[in-house]
Amino acid sequence: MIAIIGAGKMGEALLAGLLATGHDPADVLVTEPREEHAAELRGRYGIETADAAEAARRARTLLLAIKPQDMVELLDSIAPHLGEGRLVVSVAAGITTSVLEKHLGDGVAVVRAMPNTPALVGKGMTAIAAGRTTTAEQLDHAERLLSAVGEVVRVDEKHMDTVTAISGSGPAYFYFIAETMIEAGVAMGMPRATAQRLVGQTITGASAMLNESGEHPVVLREAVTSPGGTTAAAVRELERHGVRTAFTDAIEAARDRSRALSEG
Ligand SMILES: NC(=O)C1=CN([C@@H]2O[C@H](COP(=O)(O)OP(=O)(O)OC[C@H]3O[C@@H](n4cnc5c(N)ncnc54)[C@H](O)[C@@H]3O)[C@@H](O)[C@H]2O)C=CC1
Ligand SMILES: O=C(O)[C@@H]1CCC=N1
Repeated sequence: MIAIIGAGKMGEALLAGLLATGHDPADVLVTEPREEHAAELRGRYGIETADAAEAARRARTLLLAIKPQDMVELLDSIAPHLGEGRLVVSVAAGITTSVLEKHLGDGVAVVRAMPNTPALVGKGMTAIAAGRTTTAEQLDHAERLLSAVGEVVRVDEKHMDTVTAISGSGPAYFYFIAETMIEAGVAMGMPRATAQRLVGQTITGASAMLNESGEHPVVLREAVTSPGGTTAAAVRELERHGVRTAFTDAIEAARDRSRALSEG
C-alpha cells in the first residue's frame, strides 16, 4: 500500500497520475486534513483516507507532499508508527534527506524527490536522491513509482535546490510566458481562444523540437530567425529589456529560497 500524505496541488497531481497509470485505488491511502477536500478525493478517485498515524502503520511506502514548513511536525508525529522496511519519499522543497532521517529515526529509508505538476497528465519531470541507508532496490522502487507520472532522473542531492528552481518551479515560468503571449495576442485584437491555442501548440512544438532534435536551443532559435525578419526584431526587444538576466535572477532566487527552506 502507498500513502500520500498531503493531497494539495502536488499530492493530488501524484495521486491522479498514479491512478491514471494503473495503480489500484484500493492500494492507495490518502491523508488530507481538510475534510471537505478529503471527501472530494474519496468521491473522485475511489481511494480511502486516513490520518497520518494510520497511514504510517499501514503503508509500506509513504509519499509526503505537505509544505516544507509543516514537515518536521509531521515527521515527528509519524515516526513512532513506522514499522521496519518502510520507504518515505518526500517531495518537499528544501527538506534534506538528513532532516528526514533525523526525525524518522533508524530503519526508515528515505528518498528526496522533486517532481512537478505536469505529473497530473503523465508528463512530470522528477529528480530523486537517496538517503544514507536507502538501498538500490528502494531507490529503484521510488523511481518506478514516480516514473508512472513522467520522467525520472537521479541526481546528487547537492543539486536538488537547483532542480527545484529549474524543473520544480519551471512550469510556472512557462505559464507566465504563455499568459504574456496570449494577452499580447488579445491586445492586438485576436480572439482569446485562438491566441491560447496558438501559444499552447507553439510551446508543445518547441518542446518537441528541443527534446527530439538534441540541438542546443541557440541553434533552434537561429533556424526561426530569418535575416532582417520578425524574430530578430522580437529577440532584440527581449535582450533590451534584460529578459535573460531576469530569468537567471529568478532561477537563482528560487534556488536560494529552496536552500532557506532547509534551514527552517
Ligand atoms: N506545487 C508544485 O508544483 C510542487 C510542490 N512541491 C512540494 O509539494 C509540497 C506541497 O506543495 P503544494 O501541493 O503546492 O501545497 P498545497 O498547500 O496545495 O498542499 C499541501 C496539502 O497538505 C495538506 N496538509 C497540511 N498539513 C498536513 C498534515 N499534517 N498531514 C497531511 N496533510 C497535510 C494541506 O491540507 C494541503 O492539501 C511542498 O512541500 C512543495 O515544496 C514539489 C514540487 C512541485
Ligand atoms: O513553489 C514551491 O515552493 C514549490 C516547489 C517547487 C514548485 N512549487
